[in-house]
Amino acid sequence: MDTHDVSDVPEYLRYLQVHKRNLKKAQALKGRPAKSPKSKDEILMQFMFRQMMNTKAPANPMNIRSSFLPPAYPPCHTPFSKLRKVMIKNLCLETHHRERYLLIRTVTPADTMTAVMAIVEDEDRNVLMLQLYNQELELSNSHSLREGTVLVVKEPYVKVMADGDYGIRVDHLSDVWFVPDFDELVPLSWRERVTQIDESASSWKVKASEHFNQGDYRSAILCYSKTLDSHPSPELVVIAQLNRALSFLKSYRFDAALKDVEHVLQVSELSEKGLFRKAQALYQLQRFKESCEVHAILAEKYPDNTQAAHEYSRASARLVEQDSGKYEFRKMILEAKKRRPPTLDRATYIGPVTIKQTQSHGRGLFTTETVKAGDLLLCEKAFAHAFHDEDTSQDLRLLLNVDMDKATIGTQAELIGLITQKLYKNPSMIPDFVDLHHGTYKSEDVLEVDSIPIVDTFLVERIILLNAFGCPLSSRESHIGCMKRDDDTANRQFHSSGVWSVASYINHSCLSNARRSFIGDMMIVRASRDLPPNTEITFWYKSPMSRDPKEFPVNLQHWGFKCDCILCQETRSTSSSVLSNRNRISADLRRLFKTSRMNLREIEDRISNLASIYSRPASEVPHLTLDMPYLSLAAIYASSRKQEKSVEFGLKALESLGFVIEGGNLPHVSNAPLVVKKWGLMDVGVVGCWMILFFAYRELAPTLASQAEGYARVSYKICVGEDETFDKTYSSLSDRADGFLTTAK
Ligand SMILES: C[S@@+](CC[C@H](N)C(=O)[O-])C[C@H]1O[C@@H](n2cnc3c(N)ncnc32)[C@H](O)[C@@H]1O
Repeated sequence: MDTHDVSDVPEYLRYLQVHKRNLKKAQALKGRPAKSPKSKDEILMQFMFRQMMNTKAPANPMNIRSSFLPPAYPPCHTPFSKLRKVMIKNLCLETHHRERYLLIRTVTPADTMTAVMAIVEDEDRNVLMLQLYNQELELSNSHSLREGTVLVVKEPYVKVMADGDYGIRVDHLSDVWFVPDFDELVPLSWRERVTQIDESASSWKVKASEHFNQGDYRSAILCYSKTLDSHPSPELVVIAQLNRALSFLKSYRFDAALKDVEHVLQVSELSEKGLFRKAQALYQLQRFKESCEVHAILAEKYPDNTQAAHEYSRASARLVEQDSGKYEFRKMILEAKKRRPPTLDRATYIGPVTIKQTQSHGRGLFTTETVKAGDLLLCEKAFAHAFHDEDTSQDLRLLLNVDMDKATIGTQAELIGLITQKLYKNPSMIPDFVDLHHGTYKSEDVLEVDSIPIVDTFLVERIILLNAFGCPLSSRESHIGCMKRDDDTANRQFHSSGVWSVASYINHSCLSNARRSFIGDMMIVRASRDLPPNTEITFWYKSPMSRDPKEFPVNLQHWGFKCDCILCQETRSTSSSVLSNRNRISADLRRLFKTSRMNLREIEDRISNLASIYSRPASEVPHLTLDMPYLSLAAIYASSRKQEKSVEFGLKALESLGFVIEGGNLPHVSNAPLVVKKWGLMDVGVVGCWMILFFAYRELAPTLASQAEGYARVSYKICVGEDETFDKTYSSLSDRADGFLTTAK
């Protein structure tokens, strides 16, 4: 949804085809020995040279870094005790060596490109390239993949890489295990220390603290675990668990941190550190109510703990947001502008909605009570958000998926890494995440093996493909951009992307009744119409509002369905001659609006001609070719101060979008108010349209002016998520007919 899909762009399509051909050629080598024709020295030298030159991935049409997803394969589900060791010399190309494991160690430093790569050797000293995908964050610090790191790769898969060399490719996080120096699996000849180390619990604790102080939390956790396994005193158990909990918190493993502090609190109910770390873990798991409950105990028992008091107020603020949906939106916009990435410390609010089964398109989101246009349905924090800063020269990534014939530019590859890591580190989140729609992809229902969580990278990828949203830094910023450039907002494609789990249950309809907007990593969903209880909420996966008639009905093949809303039905049942007549007049109108000496008479004639081709009223089936021409006319008449005409065409623009409005026509004889009886499709131009009406009514029917402005505010709120910034974006002081402030930023 609004991601930059380039699967149909010829140059990328060709690139995808080249990859598929390479894959086919590589698969023809399946089963051949994975022994490289190059000597060990050559492989090492080539790797070091490449690292020195920092060579990028093969060039593609736009010189964007490309990542390539191989055909999906499952992670290893076999317990380690049942795997048998295999040596490099026995590996075969393009083969998943099921029920085998490889014991290797790195003999070069790591190089990070689209994967973390290093040359590895086995005990026979044979070498191969190793490529670890989705591990970047984990391995980006200097502690993790230094030379000499010992690893186990479960069920290794050797592939022929793009340059013809061979490499072990690991896509699933649980398929690689970083073996600590002290583990008995490490051959003696590979051990760093030959001297016997002191195996007492206290010496392990000393080692753990050293690692912790160096920021090497992975090693610290291993040594605290050794402390706990080495018959520690009861006091040392508590210390090791508290410290390990802190190391878990520092490495984003909140489930494990919580487990440790809960053990501590069983022994020492009022441990200050135990309570504090528990409150922190709960906060990070977004369990704000429980976090506040723990903070309340801390505040009572340790009133001098200022850090805890600060964290208590933070957790309380989240709880208010979570329960009430009250947010400081203006502050959030400022924060999103400043922070990189624009990750906001805010809670998710789930409004009057619930997930239910629909009759024909899986699960959907439904209202639980009556809501009004503009009401907040959701304000959701992203499960994961990958930001691309358009203002910097940060690399863009092209993700090629040969299974699905898909090519996307943006941050989807990064999103796969972020999500697999988050789930791997916090397995309590796996069940809800993997329940998201994943089409026909089948994965095994195994949550953990050897107490290690199993996350199927390809399942995550498929969920991202069908549920991720492309997003701007903020919808207000994108709204301003569209208004300034007079863009076609229908073709929005963003390079930043994210997954919002509850919003993922919202199905598509061209005749949608809700709209999403973004501030940083928060998605805001508001009703765009008045809705009775038990109504299915829908928004656009792709907007039907394109100015290009060929773009309608919208192509939703990516998600595997055709929309059957009344708009799409009407288009399908209309004869091709009528459709081409509509398109021809629309094209004429676009041309007429562009001429320097516009003939408004002629334009009006063409518009009525176009309107007459529709057989059903716009209140039933919106007339999507008419809103822009009407709106343009309204703005032109407003600029030449022909206010009656601007009201006439402003109202027609709204009516063509399906609005039913009472009390707006001129002359305004009665005292009847301006009422929207039925809301229509909410496009960006609707805000300006209401402002045109506001200006005109101010002169001709003053009692209606504030009502029109009120509708402009609600429309703005639906489009950008909030109305706190309305007055900084639209104003009666603007020199534009639609009140938009060209100085807005
Ligand atoms: C993001 S998910 C939406 C939630 C999904 N219905 C579920 O059960 O989890 C997208 C998928 O929902 C289905 N879907 C969404 N809108 C639809 C529509 N208007 N008609 C039919 N299927 C639709 C398609 O299968 C699509 O790939």
